[in-house]
Amino acid sequence: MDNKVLKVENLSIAFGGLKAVDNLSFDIDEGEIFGLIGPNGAGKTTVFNCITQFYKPDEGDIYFRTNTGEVENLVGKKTHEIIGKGLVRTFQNIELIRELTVVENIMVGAHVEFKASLFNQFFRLKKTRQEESRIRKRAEEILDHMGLLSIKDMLVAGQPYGVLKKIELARALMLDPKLIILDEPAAGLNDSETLSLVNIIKEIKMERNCSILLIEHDMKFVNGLCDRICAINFGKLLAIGTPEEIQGNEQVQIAYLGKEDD
Ligand SMILES: Nc1ncnc2c1ncn2[C@@H]1O[C@H](COP(=O)(O)OP(=O)(O)OP(=O)(O)O)[C@@H](O)[C@H]1O
Repeated sequence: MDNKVLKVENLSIAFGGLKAVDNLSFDIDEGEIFGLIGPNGAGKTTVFNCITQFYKPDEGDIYFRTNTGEVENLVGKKTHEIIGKGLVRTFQNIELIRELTVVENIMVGAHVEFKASLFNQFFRLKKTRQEESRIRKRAEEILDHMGLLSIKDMLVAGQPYGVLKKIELARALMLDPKLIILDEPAAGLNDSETLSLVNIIKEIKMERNCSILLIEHDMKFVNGLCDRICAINFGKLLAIGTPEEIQGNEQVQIAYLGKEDD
């Protein structure tokens, strides 16, 4: 695991007779932006769900270098336990609390364990003023970094989609993650929002010793951002390589880009 933050080994999971992920292995370097691509139904989301242990894999191991530097197998661990070890994810459907302000949503991120109890955690937090002010300061620093400080006291409800995506990412950063998993971060964004997100993700990589694993259909986004890409189809590995290598890979072109139809 030298220089690796995540090592997925021989991962398999089936639903009924369908092998959604089939003996898949890949690893992610510390500080790397790593993309997982594949056609619809290829198994990408299932891989994410296995890494976060939302699904229990049938076979395989998932080694993770935690925020204390130890390497642990995540298989069998609870999802909230994994978050505490420095692995956080964002969702395709943004999961923010619309009735709270931007900064309050970020502050909640410091205490995310179960989505269902976010409200409870937030209000309990208010009792400990000192802790609250430390967390608020940190939340504001992160918002400042993302160019969102001016809207910190506005409600999340009504914010443009691109801003919501940034807020969700800012919330993930509150946990000082070693690895952030992004589920289709560019989906629904216009060109300038996408560009802004690309720059933010690059900054996170540069400044935080943090790795990023993302699923994305927008190939321009993936190619412009990722250090390496893993392409899968029918749950199986097709190829791992740099964006150039993946673009030039015939198997990938046939499976993912539909080149055989050209
Ligand atoms: N909980 C589940 N129960 C049954 N089948 C599932 C479940 N989750 C995923 N699958 C199946 O596993 C396969 C892989 O699905 P998955 O959602 O991981 O693909 P994907 O690559 O993320 O697709 P997309 O790009 O469309 O989001 C699909 O055939 C899907 O129908």
